[in-house]
Amino acid sequence: MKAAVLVFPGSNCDRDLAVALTAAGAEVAMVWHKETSLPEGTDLVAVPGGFSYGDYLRAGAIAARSPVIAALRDHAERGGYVFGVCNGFQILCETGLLPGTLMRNRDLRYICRSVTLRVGTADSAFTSGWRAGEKVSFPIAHHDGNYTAGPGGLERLTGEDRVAFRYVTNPNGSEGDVAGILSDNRRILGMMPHPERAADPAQGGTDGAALFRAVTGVLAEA
Ligand SMILES: NC(=O)CC[C@H](N)C(=O)O
Repeated sequence: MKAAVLVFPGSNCDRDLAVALTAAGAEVAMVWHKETSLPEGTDLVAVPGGFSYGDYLRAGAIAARSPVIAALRDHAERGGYVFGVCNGFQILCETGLLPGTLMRNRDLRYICRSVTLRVGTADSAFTSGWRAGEKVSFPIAHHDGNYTAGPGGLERLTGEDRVAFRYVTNPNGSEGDVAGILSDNRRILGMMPHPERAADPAQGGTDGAALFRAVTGVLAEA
């Protein structure tokens, strides 16, 4: 199964994501944002966390206009899998591949700590290793994690069972305690918490490994 990790100026979780994907059995290529195509046979595009373009304008807004985004869009439109973490989630919202916006945290502070999440749905390649309602613990590290889906958006996401993760204790004001969402075809996941920072015992937690195992397993069989 082949994964491409996009790298933007200011990405800082790209290596972590590559390590977690590799440990789960993926063959990983790093793809600089100036590229206009993805490696042949890419199954999954992973958009990493960090501070692309210093979060200027609005987190993810400038990266969403990078050359590689046209190739990402083509991949998604062909039904390809995409996974965005933190700044990657912000970028996916800014491209319109996922609905909604990530605004400044409710308390206007950067938050860096582990949080407990509830798995919202097991019905996706990413979350199929869990049962809905199960609790997992991942680190968060962001100042713009306050998700809003816009008018009627949360009702739609909830009604279509597209909330992938919810915060047990809401750290940032996110609407409906949303920590991660799926696209309407369930093949794109965006989430603010970092499963790649909880994927090895040396990181202090391994809950995230189940996500990488699940998605690489599904795609290896596809
Ligand atoms: N670790 C991350 O990707 C978080 C950075 C992000 N741009 C923010 O809201 O702070």
